[in-house]
Amino acid sequence: MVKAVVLGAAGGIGQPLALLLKANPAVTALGLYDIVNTPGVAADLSHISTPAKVEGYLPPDDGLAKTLKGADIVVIPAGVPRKPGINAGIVRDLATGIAKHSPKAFVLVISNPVNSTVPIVAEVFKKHGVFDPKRLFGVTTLDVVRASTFVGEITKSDPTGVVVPVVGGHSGVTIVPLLSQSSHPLPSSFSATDLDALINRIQFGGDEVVKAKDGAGSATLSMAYAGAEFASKVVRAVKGEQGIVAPTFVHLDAAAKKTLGVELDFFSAKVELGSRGVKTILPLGELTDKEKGLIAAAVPELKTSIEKGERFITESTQKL
Ligand SMILES: NC(=O)C1=CN([C@@H]2O[C@H](COP(=O)(O)OP(=O)(O)OC[C@H]3O[C@@H](n4cnc5c(N)ncnc54)[C@H](O)[C@@H]3O)[C@@H](O)[C@H]2O)C=CC1
Ligand SMILES: O=C([O-])CC(=O)C(=O)O
Repeated sequence: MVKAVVLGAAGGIGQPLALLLKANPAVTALGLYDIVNTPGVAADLSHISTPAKVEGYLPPDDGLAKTLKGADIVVIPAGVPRKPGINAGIVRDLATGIAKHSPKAFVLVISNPVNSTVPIVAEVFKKHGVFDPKRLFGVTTLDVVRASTFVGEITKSDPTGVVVPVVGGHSGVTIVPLLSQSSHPLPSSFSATDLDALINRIQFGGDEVVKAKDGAGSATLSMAYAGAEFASKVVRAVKGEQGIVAPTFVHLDAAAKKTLGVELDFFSAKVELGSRGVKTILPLGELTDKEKGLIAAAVPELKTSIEKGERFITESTQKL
């Protein structure tokens, strides 16, 4: 039995993500929460002939508590795209709800900026005494999905089989694709300029979509796919499947900092997932000088974003 919950379920990401979770036969219950439209989205999805029982709630009458009751996995795409500052409070309030109503759930944060919203969730959980770093994940899978797609195009391969680790964080230069570790090596004709262009395309893939949507938002469908992929990996690992590895933005303890060689509280690393969430944070592996330079460039921005998120909670006088 797996109950999955989507917070922000009526949004551009939330709706297709809820659809993909409803289509996942391992999901037996699906709870949907948003400040608008969730009863309609839930009614619509409930007609799909897969096992998950769907319920949708709005804020009145303890809707958040009802949605979260019994949740095993909570995915958060709530918020506003590309409006800095607003999502911090939204994520803080939803994290408070999770701390109170489903503190044992695996929590997957999609809401941007991931480099700050994940530390926000961690600080809220700490305040409530329920922080388990093994169960909190920032979803950076879209960067991995984009890297696979673009490398698939270049190497003329089916992108579903292309594996490219992407580490660091989820915004601009904090996104570090480890192309030297791609399952499908780049052709020998690929020049340094080509490599720079590919790295840039992966790091700023979000801008490509924002520009093409021309005022109608940011990536939603590819993000829903990526979010459902990562959620599915967590569910499979929790059910006992071994050897599932995915990059995700997680909390680093002293040992993990040493393994990765970064002095940061959070980092997107290759993580082996297990029945209790994070099983092992894997080393970065052999890096080219170029990749070492990309990591060095990512660290200061990551540090600032992480500290910003942490301070948003620790220096806030508001009662949670
Ligand atoms: N991690 C990643 O790779 C990516 C993250 N994102 C981020 O995901 C977030 C959502 O993006 P979209 O779905 O396109 O936005 P959207 O505006 O289409 O949907 C957001 C939904 O959140 C809901 N919401 C707002 N406040 C809420 C609250 N307090 N409680 C529950 N629901 C609430 C809204 O009503 C709306 O339905 C944004 O922050 C965006 O930047 C987007 C793409 C990729
Ligand atoms: O760029 C954005 O605003 C949304 C996002 O995180 C992405 O597409 O990777």
